[in-house]
Amino acid sequence: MSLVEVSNVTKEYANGDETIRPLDGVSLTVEKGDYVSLMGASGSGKSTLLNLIAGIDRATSGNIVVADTDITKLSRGKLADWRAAHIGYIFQTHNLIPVLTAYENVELPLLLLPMSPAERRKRVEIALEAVDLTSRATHYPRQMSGGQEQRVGIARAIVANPTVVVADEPTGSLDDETTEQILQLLERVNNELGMTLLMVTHDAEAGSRAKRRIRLERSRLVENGTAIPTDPGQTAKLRSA
Ligand SMILES: Nc1ncnc2c1ncn2[C@@H]1O[C@H](COP(=O)(O)OP(=O)(O)OP(=O)(O)O)[C@@H](O)[C@H]1O
Repeated sequence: MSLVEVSNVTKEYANGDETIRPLDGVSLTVEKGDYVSLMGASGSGKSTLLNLIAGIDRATSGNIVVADTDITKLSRGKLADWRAAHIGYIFQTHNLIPVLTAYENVELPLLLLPMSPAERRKRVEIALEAVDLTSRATHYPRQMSGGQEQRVGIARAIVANPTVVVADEPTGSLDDETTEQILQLLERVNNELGMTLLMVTHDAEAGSRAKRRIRLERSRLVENGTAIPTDPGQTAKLRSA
């Protein structure tokens, strides 16, 4: 079984009398250790798909199984607990809490998990080390550059050793040089820490750095120019062919 199995998922939003359907029967499998970029026109539903896989939003129909749990079947409360344990989220504008230090921002997701203070400390130190910010642990976000803030955001996303790291436009507000640093860091997170990464991006260069590149076109998924079939069984057959 794949790490992530999105099967025949549709998402509709009501917009007055109109129904918007950014995802129409999409299926996707992601293996452990994959690095997948998700591209497509503005409004095509990239963030919607990311948020469904991250358990932030709910599908209108279809199933999403992540590490053997069908998250479409979880209650609201159970889904929140599941998210805390399994998903690391990297935002476009890092969303750090300004009154907390880098260390405290990274520690935050661990406070939602059952863990001893000693274990928490160890994990925060490892995550800050991974993004090369040990020397900035006591700094507040306002004392850091945009790139450093995003690195804290990445440390916060990986600190709980999540099943999947999702990133929504992680380089969207950075200059070219800082974008390159963040893309290299994401590659290390994938290659060296072995984390599974799903990244939404507008930036063709950023998207091309992923191991797999998927596009959302007219509410359907396309990989390497070929539509991904709605039936995930067909996808598996295609991938093993
Ligand atoms: N909560 C919501 N309520 C109503 N419509 C929504 C909601 N969230 C998203 N939409 C609509 O669904 C469609 C897909 O939105 P989504 O944000 O997933 O697209 P996107 O590809 O990530 O766009 P962008 O690249 O501009 O961020 C858009 O038409 C958007 O307006």
